[in-house]
Amino acid sequence: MKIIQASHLVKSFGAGDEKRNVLDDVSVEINKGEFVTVMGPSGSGKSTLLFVLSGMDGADSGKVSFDGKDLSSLKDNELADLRRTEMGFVFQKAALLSNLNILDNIILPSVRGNAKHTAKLTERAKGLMKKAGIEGLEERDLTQVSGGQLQRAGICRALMGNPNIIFGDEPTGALNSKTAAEIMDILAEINEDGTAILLVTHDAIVAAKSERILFMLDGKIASEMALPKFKGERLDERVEAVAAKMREIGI
Ligand SMILES: Nc1ncnc2c1ncn2[C@@H]1O[C@H](COP(=O)(O)OP(=O)(O)OP(=O)(O)O)[C@@H](O)[C@H]1O
Repeated sequence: MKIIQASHLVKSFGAGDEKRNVLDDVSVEINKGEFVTVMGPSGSGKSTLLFVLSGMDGADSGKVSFDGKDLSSLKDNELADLRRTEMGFVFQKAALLSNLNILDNIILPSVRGNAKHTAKLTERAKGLMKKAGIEGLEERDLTQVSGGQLQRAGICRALMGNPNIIFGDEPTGALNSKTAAEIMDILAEINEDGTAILLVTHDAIVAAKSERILFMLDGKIASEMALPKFKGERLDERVEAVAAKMREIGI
């Protein structure tokens, strides 16, 4: 069962001599509940792929099906609904609003058009905060919490709609290694509960915790690597295997 089926995606930026394909005939499938990471050098098209697969940006050609729905056939409001109800997004910086406290930041995207359910949403947000290890920080301003706590809040916000997939662009990129590992543990738990995860990362340790790594080079998926589901053991060996693969393909 696939959550994403994308075929022959092409996307270019620039014009004339400057024009280049940032996605150059990329086809990729993500299974329901799968944990996939995307690696590759800076500028190889990783973020662009994430944006196109999540419908945040369109491709010049090619097709993306999300749970069987062709994204290009959806109207803007249908696409927005799909993103709100089926997808969660986590970025390097949590991009929370500085004039709201942590709790309000988490529930805000869900409250829109749904104001009469605020009490229920607050309850859900508090449950997620507990799971993410930030209970008690509801009333704090953004300046009163750490970077790791902000990222946990960002994950809670992404989970509010109970998505079937989480897209992450370097969600641990701005964190120290201990906090990054804690955030990865939370994402692994979410994945255990059946949510697919697609993460862009430069970090071999992050990639080593996934089930499949897509290596991008110059707008193409140059190689893939499958790994057994990570159960918390042999991480060093997995990281070394990822590093060896990266050396082999010249990343
Ligand atoms: N909106 C845009 N307009 C013009 N060029 C763009 C745009 N977005 C991305 N690009 C270019 O497309 C290429 C791929 O960008 P992308 O962000 O997908 O790469 P990436 O692999 O995620 O890189 P990084 O690891 O540095 O984040 C880059 O050369 C970038 O400059």
